[in-house]
Amino acid sequence: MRYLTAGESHGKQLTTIIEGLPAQLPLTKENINESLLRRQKGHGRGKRMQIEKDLVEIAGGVRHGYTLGSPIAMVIHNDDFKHWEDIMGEDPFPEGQKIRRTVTRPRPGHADLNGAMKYGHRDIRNVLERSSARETAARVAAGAVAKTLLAELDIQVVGYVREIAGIKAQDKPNLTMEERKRISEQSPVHCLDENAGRQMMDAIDQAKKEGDSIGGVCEVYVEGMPAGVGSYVHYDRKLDGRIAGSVASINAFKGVEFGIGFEAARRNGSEVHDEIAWEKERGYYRKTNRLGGFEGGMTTGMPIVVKGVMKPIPTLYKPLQSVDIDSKEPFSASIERSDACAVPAASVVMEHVVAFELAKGLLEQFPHDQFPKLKEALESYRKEIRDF
Ligand SMILES: Cc1cc2nc3c(=O)[nH]c(=O)nc-3n(C[C@H](O)[C@H](O)[C@H](O)COP(=O)(O)O)c2cc1C
Ligand SMILES: C=C(O[C@@H]1CC(C(=O)O)=C[C@@H](OP(=O)(O)O)[C@H]1O)C(=O)O
Repeated sequence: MRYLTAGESHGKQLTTIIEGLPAQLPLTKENINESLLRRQKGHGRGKRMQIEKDLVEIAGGVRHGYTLGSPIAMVIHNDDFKHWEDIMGEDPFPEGQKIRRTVTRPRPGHADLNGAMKYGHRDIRNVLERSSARETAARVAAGAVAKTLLAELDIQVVGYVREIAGIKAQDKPNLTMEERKRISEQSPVHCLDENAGRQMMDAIDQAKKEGDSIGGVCEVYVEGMPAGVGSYVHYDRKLDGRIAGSVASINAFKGVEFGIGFEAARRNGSEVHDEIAWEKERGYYRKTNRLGGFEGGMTTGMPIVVKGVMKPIPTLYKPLQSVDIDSKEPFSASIERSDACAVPAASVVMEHVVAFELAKGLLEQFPHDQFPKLKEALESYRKEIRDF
C-alpha cells in the first residue's frame, strides 16, 4: 500500500490517492473528517485555519460504505483559493502581462531558496505553495483511512503533545487508550497533562506577542499491534526505520525517538532492555517498555511509543535576515500571517503518518485483497504467537 498527494497550499484543492487497500473495508467520509477537524484545532494557529474548513470528498474507490479494492481518491478543497485565483490559476498568463506579486525573497528555514535553485524557479511561490504544511491535511486523510483499517483489527493509535517550548507534560503511563484520546481531544493544545497544557498555552501567547515562534515534542501511542510486524532481514523492511522516516518527513520535524530514545545513551544496558516474561492468557510480553515497542525492526507486541520533535515555525513576525534573489540585496523577511506554534496540529499529523506505516506493514505481512481475509489471517497469527 502506498499513497501520493498533490496540490498547492493556495491552489484549488489537495488530492490524496491510496493504492493497495483491500476491498470490503468499511469506510465513510465521517472517519476522515473527524481526523481532518482534529488537525485544524490547537492553540497557536494563524488566520488561515479560520478560513479553511477541511472536509473530504471521496472521489473514487468506495461504494456504499465499503472499499472496492481500486485506488481510493480523496479531495479536500482549499477555501482560501477564492482569494488566490488570479495568482494560482492554471491558465497561461496573457502575453505581455506580468504575474502580479512574484516572490523573490526566500524565507530562512523554509524550502524557498533550495527549492528555487533546484527547479530553476525565479518566482519562489512555485516552491512555497507545495512545500507548505498545508499538504499535511492530505496526509492526514491517508492516515485516517489507515486508522480505520487498524481499528477494525483492534489496533488503536493516538497522538498528543508532550512538550512545548521546554514545558514538559508529565508522563501518564497508566492512562488507558480511551482516556488518552478523550483528554487530548479536550485539551486546546492536545496535551494529557492539564497543568502543563495551561502553561503551554501561555507560552504560545507570549511567543505570539513577541513575534516569535516555538516548537515542541509530539508523541504517538499505539496499542494492539501484534509482535513480529516489520522485519530484521533488510534495512528497508525495518518498521521502526520506516516510521522514523515518515515522522521526519513531516514539515518542521527534526528528530524521532522510540521509547526512552536518546536517554538510552546515558543509561547502562540493564536499565534499557526490557526483560521477557510469559503468561498463559497473554503469551509473551516485556516487563517494561523502555524500547517503545520495537526490537530488531519488528514490533514486540508492547505499546508502540514514538516521539517526534518539531522545530519552531520558521516564518516569524520578528523578521530574520535573508537576500533577495533578484537584487541580491539583504532584507528582513516580513510576513502577512503565520502560525506561532503548530505542535498540537502536528501531533495529529504524526498520529496519522505512523498509522499509515503500521497499516502498510500489516498489509505486507498479510497480503489479502479482501479485508475479511486479512482480518482472519491476523486473528490466526495472533493465536499462533500467543501459543508459541
Ligand atoms: C501543521 C503545520 C503547520 C505549519 N505552519 C507553518 C506556518 O504557518 N508558517 C511557517 O512558516 N511554517 C509552518 N510550518 C512549518 C513549515 O512548513 C516547514 O518548516 C517548512 O516547510 C520547511 O520544512 P522543514 O522545516 O522540514 O525543513 C508548519 C508545519 C506544520 C506541520
Ligand atoms: C494551511 C495550513 O498550514 C499552513 C502551513 C504553512 C507553511 O508554511 O507550512 C503556512 C501557513 O499558510 P498560509 O501561508 O496560507 O497562512 C499555514 O496556515 C494547514 O495546516 O492547513
